[in-house]
Amino acid sequence: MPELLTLENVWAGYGDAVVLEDISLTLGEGDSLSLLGRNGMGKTTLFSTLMGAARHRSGAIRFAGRDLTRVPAHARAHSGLGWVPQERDIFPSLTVEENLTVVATRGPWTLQRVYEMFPRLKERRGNMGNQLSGGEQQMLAMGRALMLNPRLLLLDEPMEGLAPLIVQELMTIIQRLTEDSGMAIILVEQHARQILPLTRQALVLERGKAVYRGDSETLLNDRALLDGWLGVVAH
Ligand SMILES: Nc1ncnc2c1ncn2[C@@H]1O[C@H](COP(=O)(O)OP(=O)(O)OP(=O)(O)O)[C@@H](O)[C@H]1O
Repeated sequence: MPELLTLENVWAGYGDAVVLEDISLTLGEGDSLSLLGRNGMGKTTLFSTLMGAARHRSGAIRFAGRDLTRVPAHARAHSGLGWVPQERDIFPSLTVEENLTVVATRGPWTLQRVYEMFPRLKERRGNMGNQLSGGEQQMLAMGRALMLNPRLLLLDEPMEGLAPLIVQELMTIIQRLTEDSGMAIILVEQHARQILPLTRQALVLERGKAVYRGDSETLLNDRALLDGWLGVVAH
């Protein structure tokens, strides 16, 4: 698997506050990683650091062969990073189809392929962003990130607050994306047991430090590790 993203001893935070301490990880092309940890442990800050929204203090970040810290924040989405933030941030006064086409870039993810992955979005193509249910908004946010044809997709708690049936639908979609899209994925979720089977690697953050870095399966099968770091959210 050729290397796509490498972090070496990265420290980052906001202003003078340090949130992430000495984080290292390596992700290959098409690879997948569960980013786990209880609330406030630094998961979103890791995404913000990659997107240039948090303050990178030290350590190397290489993405697709480039020093990412030298790429301005506004250019990172077009350098191959697709971010689906927790707030979803879809355009409320554009239709579903406009939300998708407004960001489209050339590549394997076309409107047609996104509609194949999310048939609900096709059904709702003429609806405004603000007329969608929470699950549909999540699908739209994911579809919009795919239209950027990223090499790495960052998903921040995509299942949060959604009804069990929609969660199931999204899990199936995420599984298809991790298994055969060729795109790398980092997935933040509270429910470790649900998402670990979908990814190859896992990283657990505890107060901004990595306390587990290894394969997902080992973590999934180690109840003591899961309970120790993730407590009730592991279930
Ligand atoms: N914009 C910000 N400015 C200053 N501090 C922040 C900012 N965003 C987050 N923090 C702080 O950084 C720490 C880590 O927060 P972060 O959102 O990365 O955690 P998280 O693991 O993603 O948690 P959650 O599951 O609640 O989203 C917290 O102490 C939080 O208060």
